Formats: sequence, C-alpha cells, structure tokens
Amino acid sequence: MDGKKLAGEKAVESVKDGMILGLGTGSTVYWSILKLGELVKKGLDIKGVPTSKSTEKLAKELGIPLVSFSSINQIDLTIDGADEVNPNFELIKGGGGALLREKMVASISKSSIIVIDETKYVPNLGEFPLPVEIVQFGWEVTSKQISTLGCKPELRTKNNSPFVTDNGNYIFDCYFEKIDDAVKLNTRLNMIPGVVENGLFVHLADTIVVGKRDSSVDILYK
Ligand SMILES: O=C[C@H](O)[C@H](O)[C@H](O)COP(=O)(O)O
Repeated sequence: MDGKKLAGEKAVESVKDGMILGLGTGSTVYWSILKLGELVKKGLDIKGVPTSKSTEKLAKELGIPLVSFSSINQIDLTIDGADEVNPNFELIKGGGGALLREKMVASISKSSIIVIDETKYVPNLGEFPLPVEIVQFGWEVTSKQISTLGCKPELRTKNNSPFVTDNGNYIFDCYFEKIDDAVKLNTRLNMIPGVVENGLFVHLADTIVVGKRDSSVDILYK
C-alpha cells in the first residue's frame, strides 16, 4: 500500500472533537484531509486552518469548516508533510512551495504531526534541495548572499517562468552538500535581507508518522 496514504490516514486518529487543526500542504497530508472530510460528514466537529491556497480549496470542497489564521492565537494540532526528516525531528519542507505559511501555522501549534513515507526518513538532511522563499526584488543579489553559506541556489521555475508562492514571492532550491547544523543554518539564512523564510523546521515537530512499503506504520515520538 502507498506509504503516503497510510501515514496520512493514520495521523487523523489523533484528531478530537472541538480541535482547531492546522492543515498542511502536499500529496501526503492530502490523505489526512480526505479522511477528515469523511469524518466531518459523520459529525466530527473541527475547524481547519489551511497552509496554502490549494489546501484551502480542497478543504472547502470537502466541507471542512475553516477559520482564518489571523483570527486565532493557538492551534491544537497540525498535520503536515515533509520532504526530509532526520532522527532529531528536524525537517526540510517547501517542496510544494508552501513553507512560509506552514511554518507560521506550526509556530502556534501546541502539537505537530508530520506524515511521510519511509523514503523521507534520512540520517542527514540535505539531499533534498532546501527551499528558501525570497522577495522578488533583487533576487540575483540575494542568490549571491545565500551561496556564501555553501550552496548553489537555483531559482524555482514553472512553465519557464519563476514560480511564485501564495505570498507573491520567489523560491530558491538550495543544493548543500550536507546540512550538519540545521539550527545554525536556519538562523543564518533568515538573517540575509531578502530572505523571507526557509524550509528548515527545527523544534516544530513532535510526532512523525512513517508509512512503509510493507503496509506497516511507524510512529516516532520526540
Ligand atoms: O511546500 C510543501 C510542503 O512543505 C509539503 O508538505 C512537502 O513538500 C511534502 O509534500 P509531499 O507530501 O507532497 O511529498
């Protein structure tokens, strides 16, 4: 069975009536949102906070009640995907371009479950290029500054034009040889003028749900 589907559906078992729920973005959490839609139809009482326009659209189609991020101070639980996860529960996110809103939502979540298939659980972060969201103004200069941290930033494109995020920004996919110190790199990247946010999530996940090829699911707790 598909590891993404297994993990996505398993995470929903932690959802309880009355919760305000952060709804992540991507093809793994898609399965969580689909399951939530089914449960809402059967009477589950939750309110979702979407992390992207695509998740907002999906949740609306499924009849999941939503609440705007601006109107709340705290989220009970967020379920989201990731591109890489290491044994310290540090993540690379943003493969789908939603990292900024995802990080904002995660930052006010009491608890956060990350759903992945087993290919994404890695000893060291960095094989997946690190997404960094930047303002459009002077992106060439920002690229040079980011490269001094030891990577090759590539401007993400879509249909031969720069990819534009839900927030109107660009994304660099940054190729580091290996990321040894995610905490330090997260800080250094965010200190560069022009950088809005980067896809390193540190101290923002407490449970990892891993869907495996053999149809089993591992649940890792911090
Ligand atoms: O911007 C996208 C998000 O960070 C996703 O959660 C991440 O890229 C994982 O996506 P998927 O589950 O589709 O592999």
